[in-house]
Amino acid sequence: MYPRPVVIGVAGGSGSGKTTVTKAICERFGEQSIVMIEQDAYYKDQSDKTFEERLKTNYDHPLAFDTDLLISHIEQLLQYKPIDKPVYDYKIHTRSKEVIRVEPRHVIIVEGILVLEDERLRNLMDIKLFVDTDADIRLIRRLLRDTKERGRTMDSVINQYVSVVRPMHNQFIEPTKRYADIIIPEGGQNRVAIDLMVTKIQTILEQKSFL
Ligand SMILES: Nc1ncnc2c1ncn2[C@@H]1O[C@H](COP(=O)(O)OP(=O)(O)O)[C@@H](O)[C@H]1O
Ligand SMILES: O=c1ccn([C@@H]2O[C@H](COP(=O)(O)O)[C@@H](O)[C@H]2O)c(=O)[nH]1
Repeated sequence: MYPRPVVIGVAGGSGSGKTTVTKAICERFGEQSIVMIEQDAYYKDQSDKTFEERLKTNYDHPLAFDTDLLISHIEQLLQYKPIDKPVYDYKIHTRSKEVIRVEPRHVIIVEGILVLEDERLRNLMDIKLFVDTDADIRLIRRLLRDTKERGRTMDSVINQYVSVVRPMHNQFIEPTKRYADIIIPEGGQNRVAIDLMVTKIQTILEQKSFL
């Protein structure tokens, strides 16, 4: 029987570079050692609502997520059991009909805006990171990404940012920085932080005789 897998939480504001950092860490190990779980995959299913109703959802509030399902999936992976991870479609604001079969691995990285907000989630984590990027940079990155990749217009990104994303960030996301073991400035291109994390994970895996 293997020792318990290592769980790493990566939080930070929208556009801070969480996904970029997490992917950079994962690439250094390969699919056989690490599994990446995006909190966004656990947005509640909204297929019972019309598209117009879905536009009114607050996607930056803790209640937008099915956190019970996320926790139960992490617990299954901790027992080396596979999960069927939901797939979220940002363009239609709901889950798609598919799921992705995810096999258990020795390292589990849970990444998302509010992964440090729920105490039960925090208690499952061995290492907690917060990617800390200035608000103006986050907004610019989100504008570029959401217009290119998530089917949004510039007006809709700016309106959502001012009315929802910014206030929710200040109320729910920013305060979770205090739970972080490590704060990573700027995210994606922070090679030093990524190298440090890779070394740390390698050490843990060696201690657990995974490597
Ligand atoms: N250091 C960086 N410099 C420039 N662009 C970046 C950097 N880090 C991330 N990005 C880009 O910004 C956007 C948001 O980054 P992403 O990693 O998806 O952030 P998050 O997961 O925190 O929302 C993406 O399009 C990504 O390619
Ligand atoms: O249907 C949706 C679901 C989510 N969002 C926004 O996405 C971000 C979280 O994703 P990041 O990759 O961390 O940016 C969140 O701020 C939501 O506002 C959405 O707009 N629509």
